[in-house]
Amino acid sequence: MLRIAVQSKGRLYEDTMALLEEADIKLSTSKRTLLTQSSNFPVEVLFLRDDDIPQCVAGGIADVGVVGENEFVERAEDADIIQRLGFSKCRLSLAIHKEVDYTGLEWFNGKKIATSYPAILKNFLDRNGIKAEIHVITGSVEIAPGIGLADAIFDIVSSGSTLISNNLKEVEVVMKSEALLIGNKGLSDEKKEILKELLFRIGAVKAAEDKKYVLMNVPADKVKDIIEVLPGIKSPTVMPLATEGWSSVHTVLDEKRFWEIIGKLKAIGAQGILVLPIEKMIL
Ligand SMILES: Nc1ncnc2c1ncn2[C@@H]1O[C@H](COP(=O)(O)OP(=O)(O)OP(=O)(O)O)[C@@H](O)[C@H]1O
Ligand SMILES: O=P(O)(O)OC[C@H]1O[C@H](OP(=O)(O)OP(=O)(O)O)[C@H](O)[C@@H]1O
Ligand SMILES: [Mg+2]
Repeated sequence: MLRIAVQSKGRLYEDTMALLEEADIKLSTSKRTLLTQSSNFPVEVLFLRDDDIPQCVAGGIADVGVVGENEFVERAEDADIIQRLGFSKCRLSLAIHKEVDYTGLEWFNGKKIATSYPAILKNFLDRNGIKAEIHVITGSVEIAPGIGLADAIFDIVSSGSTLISNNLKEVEVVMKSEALLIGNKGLSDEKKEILKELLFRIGAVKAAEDKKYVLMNVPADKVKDIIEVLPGIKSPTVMPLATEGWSSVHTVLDEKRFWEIIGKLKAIGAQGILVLPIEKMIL
């Protein structure tokens, strides 16, 4: 049995549970459950505050865990990064009052900075030779300058709207962060085998994430032109239709290039284009 630590509620919870579900790992959860076993895969999920996940994985209370890179770096616990998961993307930045004239990093000399990430901030300030006072608060960091608690903040920024609504501006990006799958350094061979299967499934889900399955009808004499604009995984599938002179072409398209390619397909003469989501992809 592999034990996975997952944030009990908050920004990481939903995407982590969705990933496990897409990997066909069935879990029954209710609000008060703190530990739950899967009914169809040898894993159990332990629900924790995200702050506690690095320590639990490093200490072997959990075998693996999903945690923000910011939290993992801040805690400096001895665990391995197994995989970057690509969700909960954000950055840790320094921000100051929007009307202050920012002159560069030296501005922070002698200032007081409020943050929930003192270790990362201290490391950054030391590396840059800045002497500032660090004031630790665990939440509502953005309010600190407005109530006279600090001159600046160091916190998570994503869209930037929290900064704007608190009259702050981002002046330095210190690190980028995303959700990580971290693992204990001393996993048994048996647990490594389960982890390998879990990673295989996660890989298949991730590979399919930005892809679409596309089917279209094409006049037989245009099939060659159509194939030229299709960047499928291998070559597309071409099948004759019941109506003579027409073929059906099936392929996989990258979502990012989707509209550009569909436009070209239509111009060449493709009709009845169907676009389907792909659940999993094993390459
Ligand atoms: N606005 C955001 N956009 C994207 N990712 C974010 C955002 N805010 C936080 N995150 C990421 O999600 C993680 C969890 O954020 P959350 O706000 O749920 O933490 P928390 O309040 O410390 O939760 P907990 O109660 O578990 O301690 C953060 O450590 C960060 O990696
Ligand atoms: O740049 P933005 O898109 O505004 O996101 C940044 C905000 O998101 C997070 O807080 P969250 O909304 O999770 O609330 P919390 O402070 O209660 O954790 C983070 O602590 C920032 O305050
Ligand atoms: Mg937390």
